[in-house]
Amino acid sequence: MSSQNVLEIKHVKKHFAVPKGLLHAVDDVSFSVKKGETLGIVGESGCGKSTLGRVILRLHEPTAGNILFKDMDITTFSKEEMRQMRQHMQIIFQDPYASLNPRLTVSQIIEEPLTFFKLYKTDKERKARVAELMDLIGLPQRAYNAYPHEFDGGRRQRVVIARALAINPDFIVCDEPVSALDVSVQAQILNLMVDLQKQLGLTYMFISHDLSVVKHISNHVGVMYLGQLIEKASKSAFFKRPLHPYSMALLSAIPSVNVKEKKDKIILKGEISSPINPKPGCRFAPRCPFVQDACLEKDPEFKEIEDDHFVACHRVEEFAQGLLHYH
Ligand SMILES: Nc1ncnc2c1ncn2[C@@H]1O[C@H](COP(=O)(O)OP(=O)(O)OP(=O)(O)O)[C@@H](O)[C@H]1O
Repeated sequence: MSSQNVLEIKHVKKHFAVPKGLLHAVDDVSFSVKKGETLGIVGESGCGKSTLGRVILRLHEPTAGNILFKDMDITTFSKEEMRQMRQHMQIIFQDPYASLNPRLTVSQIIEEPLTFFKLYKTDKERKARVAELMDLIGLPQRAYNAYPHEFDGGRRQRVVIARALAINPDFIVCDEPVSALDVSVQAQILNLMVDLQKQLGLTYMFISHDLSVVKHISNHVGVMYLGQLIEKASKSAFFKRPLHPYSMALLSAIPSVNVKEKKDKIILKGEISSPINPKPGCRFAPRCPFVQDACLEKDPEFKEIEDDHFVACHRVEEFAQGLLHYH
């Protein structure tokens, strides 16, 4: 058993029945995350990032596949067992305005999960834990009795983080936690999350459509395209040498500070396929300039092409050997 893995998911699918057929929101995704890592998941809107995050916590039931949390297959857990499990796995959503109850004060919000999981015997112990958490996330004690609407987005997101951390989870799915915030506040929240990770030994799966944010916070990067994970690698390998043509296009779109490294932005032509009843073959094929017959016939295997570098592309060996390039 690979007990270093906090999370391991195997061939996970989530299909939604829609009027025109089956929408493959997550389609055969496998990966693992080790303790203390941050796996950043990037991809365009609608590629299945949020659905994947929710399926991992079983907020959506997976259509197929296995989800192992610390080597326990949680897909077999009952609803009650899963509720208890959420003490160890938490999720933080994008919109701190929507995810906080406006009728509760900040301290009541942070206290709620402590009461739910009955973690402290006395009122005094619980209150002391709330004070400790407010300190941890940098909120002054005088904010105790404030209501969320009195706070700006950054402070609200701090409250959301404190609430998620209250019960000492090991693993947190962070679903676009800074996307609704001003850029200056984004960096503060990201830095806070990194500090907390170091202090508390947390493991994150960090979902974002913004590759610069993922670059800032992650040590591993996964790219999704139309429900599938098409590349996963360490951050350094990914940013140095992406091996999937879609990842290359994504990377070319982030501005480089280094003028010498300046690359041309790759403009992808062609239509994004529909996630409803997808045809066999690579989902990226209709937009891929390197497409061949095999790409239209068969799903590419998601395979380890170099140590810890996984890619789903029929032509990955040619990319790895430097035989194929854009432009
Ligand atoms: N409850 C649902 N019923 C039907 N289809 C759904 C449902 N939830 C999501 N989808 C579809 O699943 C696909 C993936 O959506 P998802 O929200 O996971 O993508 P995303 O990458 O997180 O996008 P965004 O960044 O815009 O949130 C989309 O086509 C979406 O329309």
